[in-house]
Amino acid sequence: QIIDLIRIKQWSESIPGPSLWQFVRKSRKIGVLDWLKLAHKQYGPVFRIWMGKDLFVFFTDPDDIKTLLSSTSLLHKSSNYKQLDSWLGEGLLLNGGEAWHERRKLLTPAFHFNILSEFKEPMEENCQILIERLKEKATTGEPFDVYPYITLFALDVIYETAMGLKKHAQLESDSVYVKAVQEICRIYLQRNYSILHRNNTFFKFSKLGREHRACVRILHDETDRLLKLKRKMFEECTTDILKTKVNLSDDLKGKRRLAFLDMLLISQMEGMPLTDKEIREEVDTFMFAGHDTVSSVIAFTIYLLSQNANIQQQAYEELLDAARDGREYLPYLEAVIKESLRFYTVVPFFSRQVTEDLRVGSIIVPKKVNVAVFAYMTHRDERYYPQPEKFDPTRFLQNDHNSHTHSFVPFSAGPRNCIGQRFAMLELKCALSSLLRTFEFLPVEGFQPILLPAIVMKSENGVKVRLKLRN
Ligand code: HEM
Repeated sequence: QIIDLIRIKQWSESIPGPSLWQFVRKSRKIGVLDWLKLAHKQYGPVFRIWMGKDLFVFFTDPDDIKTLLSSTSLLHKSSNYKQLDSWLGEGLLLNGGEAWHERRKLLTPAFHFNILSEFKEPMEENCQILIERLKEKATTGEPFDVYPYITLFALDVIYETAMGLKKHAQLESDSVYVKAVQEICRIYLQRNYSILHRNNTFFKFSKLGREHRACVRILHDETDRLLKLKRKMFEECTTDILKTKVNLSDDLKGKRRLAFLDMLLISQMEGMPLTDKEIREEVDTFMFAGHDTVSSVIAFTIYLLSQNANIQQQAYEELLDAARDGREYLPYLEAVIKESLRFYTVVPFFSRQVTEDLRVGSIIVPKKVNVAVFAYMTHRDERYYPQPEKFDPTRFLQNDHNSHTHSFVPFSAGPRNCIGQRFAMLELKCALSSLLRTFEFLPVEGFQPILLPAIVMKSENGVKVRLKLRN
């Protein structure tokens, strides 16, 4: 291990980057995202950061991103993901190698194109609840933070579609679950940039460590409760199915929608060696990955539309035209969503651990180094996005626009891309079109989100808008 460390330390000197102390001091002062942006400006498209004993090399050039994300040998997540272990265990997001591959194969049919449209109804139903809750805000027209409303909506959607149960978090006054997820993300961010807290023993006995354990307990208790309930319902119902000798696997092939949890329970009943713990890890992973990301995108898109009245109007008019012509295809709204995913890349960076020496461009990255895709900056590459700080959905409408296969990677790409990408796009279109049809989003004077890359990008000061009910 020491020899590896010395070897990596020597190699790291060939890559530009700050010292650990410079990084910690400056990122504390200006925030991690701004610091990374500055580092990109100062050191160029490839730069390195030491986080404790772990070396991270950040890449932003689409050619390099293509090499990294297409690689079939780069399937293990980087060391910093380990901090999520006690919560998400060996679920799909954190798992690596052959175990990951088996799970991915098992879970992919749950997001098959053919059954996606079946998710629309629960998405629309939950959106109606959201609209009713927001109408209250529209009557006063006062500025408010829209994010908490959206996140409960997204939680209800993932509960119902992935778990096959209704949660109605939107109708509860306060969701303990959502709060615990947000706390864990905050702790993760704080821990990642604190030399002391990166040490497991120190973290374990620190206040932050205790807070972390309390959050994990809340989240695991909720999943256990849900699993117990689901298993009971499921056993009652599958005994009937089994009696009629229907082949359960047929259902998996898309004859009717099965919540993803149903698939896991069926696999277990049909002899797939998934333990209860493994099922819980997948449930936790999907609950987190499926609601936290979508919440941020919807909230940021509402904010961006509130700031860009012309774009909002155009998206609204497209909805009216589509309703008149009875068509579902909404190219402008889709472009708005893509531009929002570019502008506020909600997973701003994600990383892997190199397990065998890897050539990326002219660099050979040695094994045990962590490589990070800094998608937020790739999405600001002026060669592909002129005036990158301008919110301009037409970029995604022009067929001739100067693009690169890997200049737009909000969902990652390649074998470890986002399994829920199509599901997310459906939910985004469904929610944003319903909200746009009902409300006009108005700006709040002087408000600007302060970006916080807490695994998923959030806004430290909320996402403030005003609403006006449309006629
Ligand atoms: C706009 C919303 C979303 C965005 C921007 C997004 C983005 C991403 C990104 C960038 C990754 C790769 C992370 C990494 O390599 O560390 C990822 C992975 C993943 N996402 Fe999403 N995601 C979204 C929605 C969803 C939804 C709705 C679900 C589930 C229903 C989901 C489930 C997952 C899972 C399970 C993985 C791990 C896949 C694997 O490693 O095989 N995501 N997502």
